[in-house]
Amino acid sequence: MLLQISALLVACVLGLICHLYKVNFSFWKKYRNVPSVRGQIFCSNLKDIILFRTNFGFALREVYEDPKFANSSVVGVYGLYKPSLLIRDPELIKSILIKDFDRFCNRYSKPDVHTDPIAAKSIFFGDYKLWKEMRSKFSPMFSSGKLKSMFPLLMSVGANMSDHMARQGQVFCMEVKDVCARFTTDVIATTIFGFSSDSLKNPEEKMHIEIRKLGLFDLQRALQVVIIFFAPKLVRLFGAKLFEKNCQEYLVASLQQIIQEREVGGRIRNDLIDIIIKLKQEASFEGPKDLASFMETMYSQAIVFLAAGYETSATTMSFALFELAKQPEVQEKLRKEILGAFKDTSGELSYESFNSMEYLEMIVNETLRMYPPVPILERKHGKAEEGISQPYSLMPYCDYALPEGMPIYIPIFGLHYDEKYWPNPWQFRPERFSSDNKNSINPMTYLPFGNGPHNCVGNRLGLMQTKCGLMHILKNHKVRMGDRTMKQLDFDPKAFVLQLKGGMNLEFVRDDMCDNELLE
Ligand code: HEM
Repeated sequence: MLLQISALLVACVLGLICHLYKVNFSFWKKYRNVPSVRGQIFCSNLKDIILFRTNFGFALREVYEDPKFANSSVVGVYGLYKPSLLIRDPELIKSILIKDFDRFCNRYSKPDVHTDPIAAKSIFFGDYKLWKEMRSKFSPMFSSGKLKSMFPLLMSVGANMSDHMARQGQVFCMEVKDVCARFTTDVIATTIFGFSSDSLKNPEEKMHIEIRKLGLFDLQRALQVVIIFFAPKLVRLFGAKLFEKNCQEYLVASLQQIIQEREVGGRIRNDLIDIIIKLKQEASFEGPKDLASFMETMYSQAIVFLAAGYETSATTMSFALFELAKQPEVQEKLRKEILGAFKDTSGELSYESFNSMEYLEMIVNETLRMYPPVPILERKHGKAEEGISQPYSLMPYCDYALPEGMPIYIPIFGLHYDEKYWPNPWQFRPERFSSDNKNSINPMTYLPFGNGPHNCVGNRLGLMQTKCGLMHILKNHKVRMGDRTMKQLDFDPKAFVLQLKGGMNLEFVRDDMCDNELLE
């Protein structure tokens, strides 16, 4: 009996695979006008994907760079099982992200609102109506005025970073991704949660450990993320969740406690907690269930801000340090600029002089070109129930009309290395972003923060914390390649964002440039 059931199950699975290949993976063959890849799962070698030897971001870059498609505006590809479209042409990218946003206002990825409400109700994944409401309520948190008021908080976390560096001795090797992540976790914790911490001094701090789990991708989490992003219809079946259960519970409980303390104490801190309390006061609730659902939506935003906010900037900081270690002359020029900014303000760096460090900004921009932490953007063509009744014609780019619900992918990684837009793309050249050059950059070929109404809402905080962290590391230290520095970067295909396998070890030499000069 058992044998018969097993045989039936195997036959069903095989039948399903055959059906998938017949129906789904032959989809693009029907449309001769659309250049397309061969029908294979993930448009790459299935074995490599299942064994996590590559991931979708890297696979799409290969498709983008395939000489066969060099003159194509679009390429028909396949997600896990779904026919999808890769967009190569910058003008068409502009139409999708900005001009025709009303047709592409949702992402294809989707957690399940019943089993994973904290992820599903977030500004990142929420459907248009919820997204619009959350975006308008929380965007003011990143206004120029708010960023200016956050600056002293960042500088105080930066001072912890300088102290941490000073404690390490004269010459030392450091795993920079970990240190940078501790720095950005503290920044996000203080600016968003209103929770001051020094995880550089106290790495065992519970809050820090739990927040860091948001950026960890073990095999189980990697699989769940793949399902949420590429097979959202299967999310419920597999019970895929974006965040690890204990971590999510801990963060929700902490938020409840912080909000309660703030409500009782009445302290104003100009952070996300203040916004949540204000929204709660302004809203009216039909009962405890309504209030609980509202608060769930608020916790959802806070946790997504945490997840989106610390890992991306820490990654950018560590790749910037890697490039600076390789190019001592670029590093020297940057360190002189940092010294100049501190000297001009007698050591008490102001927000204005911080923002006037042009070379630092150029270095961060170039780092984000070479190492975009999020390697692809994704959207979904609208559905009939969302009011989209007509297919979306791709003319004059391609004689094809997008059907409802089709996933769209924009290969940031591919665009950032395209020689057409970036001569010698493998070279780290901050000058590409100098005031003379940056105006000639087509914004649709440089998308580290996405673009359009769904772009990264925290982009300016991301840049500010990346620059602040680098400044505090380099103020009194030089960075260089050490014996333990990997010569060839080895990216972790399990991570949905750009991450290195085994971190990044770099060597630091203390030289007290800033402190000595300021004492003179
Ligand atoms: C270097 C740092 C960062 C990078 C490279 C980055 C990159 C991105 C990218 C590529 C997207 C998708 C945009 C799109 O689909 O068009 C995104 C979305 C988002 N990011 Fe960031 N991010 C960074 C920092 C931050 C920070 C500091 C926060 C908040 C504290 C944040 C919060 C978000 C949120 C909430 C979204 C979803 C926005 C929406 O869908 O409306 N990010 N980010």
